[in-house]
Amino acid sequence: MKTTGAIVPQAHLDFKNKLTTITTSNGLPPTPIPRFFPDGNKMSGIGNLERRPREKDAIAVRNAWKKFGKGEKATQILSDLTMTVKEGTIYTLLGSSGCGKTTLLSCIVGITQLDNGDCRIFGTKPSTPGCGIPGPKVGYMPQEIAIYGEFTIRESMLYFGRINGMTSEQIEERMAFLIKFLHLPPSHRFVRSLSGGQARRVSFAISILHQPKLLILDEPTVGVDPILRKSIWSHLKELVETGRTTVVITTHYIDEASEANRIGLMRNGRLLAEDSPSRLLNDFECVKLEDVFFKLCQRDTSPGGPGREEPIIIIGSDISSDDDTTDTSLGTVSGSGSEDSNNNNNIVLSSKPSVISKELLSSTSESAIPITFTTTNPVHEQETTMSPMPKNFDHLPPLSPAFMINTTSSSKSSRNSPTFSPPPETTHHSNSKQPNYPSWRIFEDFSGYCNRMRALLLKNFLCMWRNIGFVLFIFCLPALQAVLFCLAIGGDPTNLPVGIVNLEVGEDALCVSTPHLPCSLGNMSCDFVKLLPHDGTLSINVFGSEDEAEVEARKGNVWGYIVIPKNFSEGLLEKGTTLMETGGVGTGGGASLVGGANIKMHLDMTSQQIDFAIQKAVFKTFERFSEKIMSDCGLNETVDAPKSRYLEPIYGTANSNFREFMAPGIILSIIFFMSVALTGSAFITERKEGMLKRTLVSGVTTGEIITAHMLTQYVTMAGQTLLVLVVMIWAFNVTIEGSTCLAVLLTLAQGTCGMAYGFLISCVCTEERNAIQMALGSFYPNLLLSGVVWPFESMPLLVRQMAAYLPQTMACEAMRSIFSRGWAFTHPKVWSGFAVSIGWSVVFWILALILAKSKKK
Ligand SMILES: Nc1ncnc2c1ncn2[C@@H]1O[C@H](COP(=O)(O)OP(=O)(O)OP(=O)(O)O)[C@@H](O)[C@H]1O
Repeated sequence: MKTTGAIVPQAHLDFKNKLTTITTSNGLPPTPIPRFFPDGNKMSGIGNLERRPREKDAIAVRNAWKKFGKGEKATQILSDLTMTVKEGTIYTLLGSSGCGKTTLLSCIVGITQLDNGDCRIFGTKPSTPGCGIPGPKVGYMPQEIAIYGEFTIRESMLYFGRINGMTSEQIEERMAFLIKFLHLPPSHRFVRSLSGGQARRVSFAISILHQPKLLILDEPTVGVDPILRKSIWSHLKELVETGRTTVVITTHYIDEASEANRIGLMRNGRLLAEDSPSRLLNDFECVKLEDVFFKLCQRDTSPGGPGREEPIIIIGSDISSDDDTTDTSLGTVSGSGSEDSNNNNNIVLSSKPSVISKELLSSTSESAIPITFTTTNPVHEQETTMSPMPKNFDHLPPLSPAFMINTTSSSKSSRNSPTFSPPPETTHHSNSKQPNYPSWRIFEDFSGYCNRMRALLLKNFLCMWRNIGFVLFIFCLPALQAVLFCLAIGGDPTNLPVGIVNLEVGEDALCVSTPHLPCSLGNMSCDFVKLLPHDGTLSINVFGSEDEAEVEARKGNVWGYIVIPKNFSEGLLEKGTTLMETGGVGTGGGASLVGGANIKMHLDMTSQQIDFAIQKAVFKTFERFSEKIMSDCGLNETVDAPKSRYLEPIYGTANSNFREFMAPGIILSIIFFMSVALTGSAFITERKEGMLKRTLVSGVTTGEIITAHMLTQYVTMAGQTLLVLVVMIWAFNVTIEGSTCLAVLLTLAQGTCGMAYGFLISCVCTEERNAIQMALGSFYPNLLLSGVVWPFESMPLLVRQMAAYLPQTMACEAMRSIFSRGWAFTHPKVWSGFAVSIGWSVVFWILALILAKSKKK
């Protein structure tokens, strides 16, 4: 008889955890069979797990229920699953894709919560104080490679070693051993340059780097060549033999499962069977585990399968070291199993699961089925009278389900319906919810906290350094955007083509050949025309008639045209004289002539800004022209026409432009949305590639990850803010009347708000593209409603009332007040900008954490 040699002698001593249930088809509720303990105690109900910690169980999952989603869309993933993994053994979880293996492992390592049921790791619930899981007690290899591609093998090991509390020396020592042992490439090789198999081996090496007590490997051999698979398995066996590590490994490959001490055959969120490979093969009289699984599946899906009014016996079995007859040549077994297997009158709990046939059950009252339990351990041998059980499967009707193991009292629905539903919250499981991840862990071990923070920060900065080109681009991007903004927005339009029809001088509209005589009748329009393009706003095109000019304007060749009437000079002089006689008041006398002084403008009004620019240029020209004529004709001394005059501005400059209005809001918007993008994408990428999960399983808290990200992000943000300000102030003369420091702090507050929003987005979206859509979807409403591009006061009252409380509205006004008015923090408009930024940050963080927590559930 061959043995795997990997079975731990103590394993068979423990049979306290038998959870035995018989269910019948007679419509009665399932009757839990009491658990039997070596000391003769009978205990039933899951509550006993609380009172009797079972040291020999590395993992004890009892009646686990887990679903994803809510209401009708909810998908039941784990349905009343019970599983036991003994310390110092290899347990293979075998099941088809999507049956819930990864979900189960996530619950075991404490990063997902069960809806119902109980999970104990080394006697304590995951995520409880002192459990060490998540934490250094567990080594976890997710399905994904889950290593940073831009790191070398050495840097990857340093990172994961540090967060698991190892010193640099310990890591170097272990690394040297693992590189040799697992035939890894040299430690300076970058992970992204490794082949798939090499990367998988590195990932495996990382999971065992800190020699964890419990090793959880999620499909470590997928896509791995047979030689590497063998070497992984031989190493696992060595770990179990030498280090007393407990290994749980999931796989799709049935052949390699036979290498384990115990196999759990999983289907649709339940364990169909759980036992050593040899016993499974013996009991099912198969030569291959594949056939066992096939038989189980067939029974499970048959019309009379579990949950279809068929009798089911659910009996716990245990590991025994004495009958491991597994032939390690993948999937076949030599020997006949334990002696007990020949004893048809007894069910030997510690050696094999047993079967109760439909016929037998129907002939026996469910509560009175006598079963004999015999332990193979001489020390604890005891007997309880029960009925003899036929072991032979031939006794079963074809496709009859009669075999499930290691499950306790399932809810009726779990068997009677293909859609499993968990028991109500008020059942005996209701108090078994795992506690939330304890935030006090931060203070529990300060040096551990410092180690983890150091590792996280080093990792973040190393990631930045490895992507230095990209990082520099990210640093400069806001400044680049600011440059583009300053170049494109707020300047005055120039060289606008405008037509002129000068009816006073005819063809020579620009008076090129007309002699200029000051204050002379007949050519005063020449002074006006010559002044028109003085500031470069207008580019004058001459037309002979109004009709000709209109045609060109309608074609879009000019923005409009100006018409100077034929008797322009006479009208002007008449007007000037009248003003002089009336002391500047004017009486309206000589109406026809005065009317002749009026020039006409006919404009294309489709662009408000261009229209304003043309009107402003024409009015300014006319003002200068009037002053010149008055001076030439000696009228300026006597005429003091009523005027409105602008005094020195209270705030801002007399010639302020739109850029000055927009710049403060634009700075905040750029930094805000850069933070959203960087934070959102960082978390989504880490989660998708499995790094986040792996880091969390190593015991790093969400709070620590966020803190490290924020510190890294602040460095980036500070650089970005300073660059933007430098560009705006020095290159584009944007002035800051108030404190630059206050402006920087407000920008950082907005960046923090952006980070929080980015984190929220990363919690809502699983894919980058969805995150981008969400960020873009909020970018424009925010930009438009926050008063960044247009005065907030121009919005309808209702919109204003809503927009006032957006994350950037008050901050934008505060920034403008600091920039243009020089107000200090004490001014309500300034501190309210800070308050709203901080308030929204808190709201976003809270929402994100609630969402993250609900996803963990
Ligand atoms: N967060 C989630 N939200 C919704 N459904 C989920 C989630 N995680 C897993 N599932 C679903 O739960 C089911 C079980 O997934 P799980 O990853 O546990 O299966 P698995 O047995 O590990 O599959 P595989 O062997 O292919 O990795 C799948 O149908 C999957 O789509």
